[in-house]
Amino acid sequence: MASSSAPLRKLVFVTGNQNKLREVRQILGNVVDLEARPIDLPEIQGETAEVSADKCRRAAEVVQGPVITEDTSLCFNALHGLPGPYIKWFMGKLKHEGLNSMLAGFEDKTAYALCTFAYSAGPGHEPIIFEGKTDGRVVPARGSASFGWDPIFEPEGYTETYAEMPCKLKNTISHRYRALEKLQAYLQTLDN
Ligand SMILES: O=P(O)(O)OP(=O)(O)OP(=O)(O)OC[C@H]1O[C@@H](n2cnc3c(O)ncnc32)[C@H](O)[C@@H]1O
Ligand SMILES: [Mg+2]
Repeated sequence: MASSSAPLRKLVFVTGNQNKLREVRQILGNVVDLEARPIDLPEIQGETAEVSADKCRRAAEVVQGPVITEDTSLCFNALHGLPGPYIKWFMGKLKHEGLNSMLAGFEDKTAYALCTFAYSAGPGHEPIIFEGKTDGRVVPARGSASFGWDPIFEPEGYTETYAEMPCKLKNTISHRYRALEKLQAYLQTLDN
C-alpha cells in the first residue's frame, strides 16, 4: 500500500463501460489515482488472455503512458466456456432469457465469471495479465437489471444473484475484485 505521504500512482483505465469503472473505483478506493478514458477499442477474437493483451497494447499506444484495460467473460461449463469473451454480443442479441434458453437442453447450469485486467507500463511494454474468477450458476433473471448479466448469475455459496446483492457484497466476492487484488499486489511491488 502506498504510504500516505507518497503521491498516488497515476493510471489510465481505458473502458467504455461506466458500470465497470464504478466498481473499479469502489474496489481500489484511493490506492491509485485512476483517470478514466471512455475509448471503445477494437477487440480481436481469441482466448481471453490474447484478447486482453491486444486491447491493452492498443490502449497504451493511444494513451502514450501506463494503462489498464479490463475484459469480462461469462463462461458456461456445459458449453465448454462459451460465450466467454463474446458475452457482450450474446447478451445484446439474446438478453437474459435467451442466455437461459441456451442452457435449456443441459442439466449443468454452472458457469464462471472471469475478469482479466491487463497492465502496460506504456507503448512497447508487453501487457501483464491478472485474472479473477468466480464460480456460480445461470438462473432466470432476478434483481435490478442495471449491469449486464448480473441478474442471471448466482455466485456459488449464495442464494442471491449478483444483481440482488448489495454492491459491497458483490465487490468482495466478484471476479473483478479477485483480479484487482492481484493487480494491486503487483502495483505495490513497483512502489518498492
Ligand atoms: O470498454 P470495455 O471495458 O471493453 O467494456 P465493455 O462493456 O465492452 O465490456 P467487455 O468487452 O469486457 O464485455 C463484457 C460484457 O459483460 C458485461 N459485464 C462486465 N462485467 C460485468 C459484471 O460484473 N456483471 C455483469 N455484467 C458484466 C458488460 O456489460 C459487457 O456486456
Ligand atoms: Mg469491450
